[in-house]
Amino acid sequence: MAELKLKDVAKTYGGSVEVLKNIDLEIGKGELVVFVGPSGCGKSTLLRMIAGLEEISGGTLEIDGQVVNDVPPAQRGIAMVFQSYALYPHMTVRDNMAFALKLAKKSKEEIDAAIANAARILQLEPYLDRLPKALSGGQRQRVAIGRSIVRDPKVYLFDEPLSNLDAALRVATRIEIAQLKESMPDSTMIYVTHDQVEAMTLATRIVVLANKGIAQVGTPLELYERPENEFVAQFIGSPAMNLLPGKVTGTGAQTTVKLDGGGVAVSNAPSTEADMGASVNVGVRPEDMTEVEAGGDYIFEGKVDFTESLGEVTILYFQKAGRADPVIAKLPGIHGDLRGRHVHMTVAPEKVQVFRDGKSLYYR
Ligand SMILES: Nc1ncnc2c1ncn2[C@@H]1O[C@H](COP(=O)(O)OP(=O)(O)OP(=O)(O)O)[C@@H](O)[C@H]1O
Repeated sequence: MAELKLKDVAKTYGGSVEVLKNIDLEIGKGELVVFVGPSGCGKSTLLRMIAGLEEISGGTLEIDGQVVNDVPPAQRGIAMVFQSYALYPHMTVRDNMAFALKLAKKSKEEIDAAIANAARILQLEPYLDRLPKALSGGQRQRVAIGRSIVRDPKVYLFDEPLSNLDAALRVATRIEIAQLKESMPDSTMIYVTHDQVEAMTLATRIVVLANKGIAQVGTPLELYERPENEFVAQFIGSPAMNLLPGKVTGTGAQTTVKLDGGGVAVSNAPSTEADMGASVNVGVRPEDMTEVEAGGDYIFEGKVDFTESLGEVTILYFQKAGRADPVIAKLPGIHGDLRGRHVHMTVAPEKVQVFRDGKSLYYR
């Protein structure tokens, strides 16, 4: 059974500013679902509605089979972990974690057992008697998570929990969150982030929010390999997927597209007679391109304008006839400065996407 069910959920601020509408989503027990989307798309708003910190303007929210639209936050069985740790500075780690349980008048035995369990899961046992100021940023974040764990909530909500940490600590804490999830397989977690790597590595499913609604829900690999629409195709992956305009010249189990300005792409996306001659965009990821010799099979060619060498990969920006924006390719390894070189690129048909009216041919 779904732990969390959102039906036709909407949010309007001040009676007129519509932020979200028609949100239908089911989240199963034990899932870690990540909300991503451009700034201002409503990720935090959706999370705060689930937490009960923001009123739901339309539709219903069910937790564990019960409609909770009007249930106060404290009674929803939900714990929220924010960006800022908000620990009590004058209390030890143990007392910070015990605070909510003492307020709830739990017995000393229950409190001790809950803290021992959380400290074990989060590896905080050596720090229980320290004050927050004597902890690193990552350890403080773990205490903040510990305060949620002791309450044994049905659902954990994380609002960009790593965004205050520096790059190295972010990576370490991300791995800790992944391990935390593994040590609590039945806990359901919802996680908001701007960071693609966090989304791809932590999520059992990703929800991409855009244009007031859900652009796609799927596993990280589904979103990467089979984006439903151009928005998701360009939002997931970095550098973004190239979109190359062209016309359909062959249909059936494979689709052939003659690209504007020259080149022919073949995709395993299926099409029908009705697609013949249609204007489409061919989508190819920078990392799926392979440079080939001139004269062999290639799908497009161009002249390199600029390169960026990142060590493990080299990014090529090249001009292709028929487009203003550069086409971007990502080649493994170090290639030096290729500026001025004429390149011929190929992409395997299973990696080539075709979008008609913004929708992938794979989803019809
Ligand atoms: N109290 C409010 N009154 C009016 N509009 C609001 C209010 N709170 C948020 N909004 C608007 O709702 C939209 C969604 O905001 P929200 O914070 O949920 O976005 P987000 O996706 O989390 O953004 P970010 O990634 O930048 O944190 C924004 O356009 C914001 O300006």
